[in-house]
Amino acid sequence: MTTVEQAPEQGEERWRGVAAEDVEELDHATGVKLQARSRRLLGSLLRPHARAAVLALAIVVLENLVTLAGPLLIAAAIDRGVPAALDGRPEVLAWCVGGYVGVAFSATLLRWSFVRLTGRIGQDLLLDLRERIFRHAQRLSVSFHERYTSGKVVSRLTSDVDSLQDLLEHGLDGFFTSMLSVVGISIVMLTLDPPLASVVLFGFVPLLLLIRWFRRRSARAYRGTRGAIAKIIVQFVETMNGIRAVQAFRREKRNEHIMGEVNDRFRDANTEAFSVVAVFTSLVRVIGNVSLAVILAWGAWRVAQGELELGVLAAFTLYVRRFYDPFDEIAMFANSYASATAALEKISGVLEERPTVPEPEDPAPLRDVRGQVAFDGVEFRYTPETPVVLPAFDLHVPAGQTVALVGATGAGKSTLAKLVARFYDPSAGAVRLDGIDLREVADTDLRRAVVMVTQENFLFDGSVADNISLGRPSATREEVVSAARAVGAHEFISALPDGYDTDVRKRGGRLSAGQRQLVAFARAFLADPAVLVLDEATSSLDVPTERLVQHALETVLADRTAFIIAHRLSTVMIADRVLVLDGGQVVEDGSPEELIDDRGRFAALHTAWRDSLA
Ligand SMILES: Nc1ncnc2c1ncn2[C@@H]1O[C@H](COP(=O)(O)OP(=O)(O)OP(=O)(O)O)[C@@H](O)[C@H]1O
Repeated sequence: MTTVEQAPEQGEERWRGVAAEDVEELDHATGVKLQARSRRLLGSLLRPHARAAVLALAIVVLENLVTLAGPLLIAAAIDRGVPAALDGRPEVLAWCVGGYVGVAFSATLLRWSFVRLTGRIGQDLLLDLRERIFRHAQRLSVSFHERYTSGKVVSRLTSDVDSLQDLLEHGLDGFFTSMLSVVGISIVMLTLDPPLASVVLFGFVPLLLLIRWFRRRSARAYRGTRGAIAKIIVQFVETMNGIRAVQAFRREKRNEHIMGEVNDRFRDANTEAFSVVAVFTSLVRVIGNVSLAVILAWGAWRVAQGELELGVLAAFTLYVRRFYDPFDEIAMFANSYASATAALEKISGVLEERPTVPEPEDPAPLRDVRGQVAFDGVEFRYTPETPVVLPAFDLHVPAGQTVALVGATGAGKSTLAKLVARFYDPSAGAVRLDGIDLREVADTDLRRAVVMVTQENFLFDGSVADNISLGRPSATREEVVSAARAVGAHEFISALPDGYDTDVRKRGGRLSAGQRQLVAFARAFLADPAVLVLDEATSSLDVPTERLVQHALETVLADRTAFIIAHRLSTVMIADRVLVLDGGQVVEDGSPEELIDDRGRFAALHTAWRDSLA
């Protein structure tokens, strides 16, 4: 499959993956599809915990049944226990009190086990989700990350997972307890006194309408909050990642302005969500208080008529309170539910994204790689919307050849290099290694055979040795040291405070540009790939370091095929072959000496380079 073939089909597929993420108003059909997708994700997360979840449900049902018995025991104590005690038979009252204590104790025990169990399920589920997001995001193709930015991935992994956590930890518990108590209380009230119960149940009609209104409004508000918090995180991560440029170009004020705007949007979206809760909870109170007033008035009148026992009226007033109180809880649940579904919608979008450079299902075996690379009729564009970068590219590079890529900026050098390392797949044609289409090569084989050293010489937090052994994680310390020796990095590493165990700090901040390059070369040397793709750093080095790096480069290039995006004359001159690119096409191809004799573009470039050094 190719990048272009992978593009979403127009129309019905437009909601797939992260496509609908920033759409403010979703059409109904898309909304339904996204909800179904979120439910599928939640279902797959819950499935391994199905038994525990059923047990938790059983516990919460039992707890509610037990709690319901409380007011009934009070009613029995007032109507039966007290008169019996006055008659000299205190045991009835003692039974009621004893029963009440028993109920309270069991309810506590059940609550304890429920919270423990749901806490465990919730944490396991969140762990699983965080792992899935990280694993998946890490495997998604470079082209996805170029579009999506790291800030968004961070917000999926943090704030979106947090809102699901909030739902699992507080929302679900509150919701189940509340629903059960509403249902349970309705049944008890109907059994105790149907006429009074019907007053409460009548209040249900406006309540249901209110709930419907609330759900719709809060879902919309929370979709807004998820989008807004993601923007805050994106802004934050990007500012901090580019902090040097931010300070160098005095971009602080502008960034503060942008941050202020997205922050305002987040506050507004949240304020809207809370104002919906405010309206909802107050109206529920009004309905509850009106019902209570009617019950008190009508109930008292019926007690006076001798139609109703006083204890029943007392129990009823307690039940009515308990009946309406959970609606606050339900409102909070609906809020966390809306927030969590909006989060799930976004997370499931990322999880649904398929790599644009997928692993082959049935990979071709790649053994004893020689390192012959071929571009056969390759056409390439980054996205279906952007122009073609390589229109029709054919190139055959025999094993062991060092190819220097030169050309003006935007000529397509990096693109060519990225295709060799399969960061992208061609839109048409094929890139082959030893005659095998890269799309048929298993990822691990490919990464072993082709290594790319980028300009940034990315070093990870950790020791120098860790960073070198990234090239071959199974390497021993001796092998790491001998790789460093081979590229001439051993001397400076040994001079560091802790030698090979020195922490390079964030992104290798402790090392100089030249040192970082040498570590990157040692890493590539240790990896010993058949094909090396190297984007030479543009930053200029001082003369001794440059010499050191040049020498290291020759060592690294020996006995393997190499593509170098060359920025230094000295590098180009050690190449076997120079390709001059222009507009995604090879305009000159030959050894450096031949091209200089040809007096073409390379010759001019060579003269300019030489003059700049003079
Ligand atoms: N991720 C991308 N998405 C879309 N277009 C891109 C992307 N990367 C590069 N391009 C475009 O592809 C063309 C070739 O870019 P490429 O980076 O290969 O040039 P280059 O020769 O390596 O340039 P430089 O010397 O400046 O690094 C340019 O027109 C560029 O705008």
